[in-house]
Amino acid sequence: MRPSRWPRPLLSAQRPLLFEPRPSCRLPHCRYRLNSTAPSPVDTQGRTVYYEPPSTYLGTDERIPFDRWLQPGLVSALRETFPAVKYATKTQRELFKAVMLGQDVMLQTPTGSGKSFSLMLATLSKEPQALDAQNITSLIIVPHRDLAYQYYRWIQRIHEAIPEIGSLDSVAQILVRGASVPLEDRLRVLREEPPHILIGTPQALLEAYQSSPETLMLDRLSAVVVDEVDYLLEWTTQTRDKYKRLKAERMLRKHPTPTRQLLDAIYQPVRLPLSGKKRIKAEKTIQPKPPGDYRPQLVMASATFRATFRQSILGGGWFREAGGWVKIADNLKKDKDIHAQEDIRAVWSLGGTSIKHHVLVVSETGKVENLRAGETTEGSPDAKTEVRRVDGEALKSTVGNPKSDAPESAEPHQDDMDTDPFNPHLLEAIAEAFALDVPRLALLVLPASAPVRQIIGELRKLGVNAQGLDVLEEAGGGAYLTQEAPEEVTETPTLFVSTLATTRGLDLPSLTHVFILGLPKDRPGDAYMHAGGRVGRFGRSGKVITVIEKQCLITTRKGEKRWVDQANIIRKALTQMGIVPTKLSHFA
Ligand SMILES: Nc1ncnc2c1ncn2[C@@H]1O[C@H](COP(=O)(O)OP(=O)(O)OP(=O)(O)O)[C@@H](O)[C@H]1O
Repeated sequence: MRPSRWPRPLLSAQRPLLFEPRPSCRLPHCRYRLNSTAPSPVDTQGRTVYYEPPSTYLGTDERIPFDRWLQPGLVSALRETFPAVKYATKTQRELFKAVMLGQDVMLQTPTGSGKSFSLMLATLSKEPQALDAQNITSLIIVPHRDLAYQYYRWIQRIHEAIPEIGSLDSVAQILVRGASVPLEDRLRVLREEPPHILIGTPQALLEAYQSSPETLMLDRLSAVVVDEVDYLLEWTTQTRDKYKRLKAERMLRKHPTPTRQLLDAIYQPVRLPLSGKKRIKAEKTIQPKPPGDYRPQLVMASATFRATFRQSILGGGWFREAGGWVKIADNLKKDKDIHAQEDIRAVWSLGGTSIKHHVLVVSETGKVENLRAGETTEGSPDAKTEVRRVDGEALKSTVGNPKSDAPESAEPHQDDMDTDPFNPHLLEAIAEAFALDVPRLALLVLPASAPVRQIIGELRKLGVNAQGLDVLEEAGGGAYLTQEAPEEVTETPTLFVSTLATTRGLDLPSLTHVFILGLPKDRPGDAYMHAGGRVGRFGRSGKVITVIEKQCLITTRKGEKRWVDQANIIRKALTQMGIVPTKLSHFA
């Protein structure tokens, strides 16, 4: 492991690393000189751009010590292994306190503000139910394998400083699908040495539970943590249409996701029939669980933990009754007082003191232009009209209607809006922006269904050092999980390629750029925040560059072909998030 060279001096005294001149663009057809930029380290809004955290950044104005709520041994190991982590943030302090007091928690702070890190510390500090028992103390459920390994790597690093607490297997183990060790062998290790913390993906945990319920000892857990919860639990949106809502709730009950099944197995909630006479009868007969009944503490976390989602999951029956759980968030308003439009503002979900946002619009002929706020794109006679039939007849759409109440309607609802990831012009635009702007490490987030390997191949043909993101491999990202400061601008920067499903929650501190290819279909605002949130972590800055096709042909669920003006859709989505895209130099 490379020794950390962070914190580094404040960048204002010198040119930011990002803007180091580089000899030439590696793309054969590229017409730009790389060293022609030399922009100031101040962004368009006059804020200083930090590509490494300023040494003064603590995440809080207060100097909050870690040792008030965490175990002293852990605090000294933290000091030794993460010297940059000096003080806790206010929300971290609240979380530690709640976990140690055994309260249920809903945690929402922006991306990169230290949620997962503090959950790791809190669970390490959490005591088991019975001190002499051989139990798993905490279960951490995460959406994908790489996030499980990130938790594991953090714990491994801390464990190196305090090996006397026991073997690493007794401190933490991982249960994910597709691991090289077969499930049976993983279960055997779990039985022989139950870890203090078990980290796993819902599918793998459910498989393990179904094949050997006694191994997981779900009834003896002290705490259950669900990270990136709004990705793992589906929910019903607030709709005035009672029948639609009931239908959606029935579907949830009929087809529960693995996370829902696990939570049901742990908490065994009493669920009343959804409606009708049976419900009225059940309401009269079912007794609430006695207050003394044991249940593990439940912590759910996400940067996009919307008020509507919180309200919906309270109906899941996993949380303690009102008053038994706490909300820890920057927005401490009561959920009922949070307006939908306020809830989707980037300020509540997207971290970073100074992330810059750019949108590159690529025409059919390959012309690349910056999208500028407040402009209607050429060929779109009416900014309110985003969807046009192939025959040219304009259709009014309520996409991104800022007057609408529901947060979901603030985001484009399209039928099947697929950006063609193989569109050579899009890939060329990414390759060009990458070659011109990225000093060492960037991430490309593809639509969920995109063939990652083929796109890596295409990008390599364009001269980009593209790699699949796989933190199990050092070269695939593993080395970057704990690398807090890069040494220098490299001659061959790396572009990791992944999809949103496998990047949520990941912390690659030296990442400076995120490229997003196309608009995600499902809740694009949240997807944008999670993809963009891979930069600007804990005081750092970064750039989010979205690359879209100017006009995109979609197939609706009814099978009709329609042209979609993606530029207007993304402009409105950004406006509602409170994000102002700025010009990326080098492009018109
Ligand atoms: N108190 C602290 N002081 C300094 N650095 C911290 C502190 N807490 C966390 N960090 C660092 O901040 C970075 C981001 O942490 P983490 O991944 O936990 O954020 P997050 O809020 O979970 O992000 P996301 O919402 O994207 O999952 C990590 O590199 C971590 O080491």
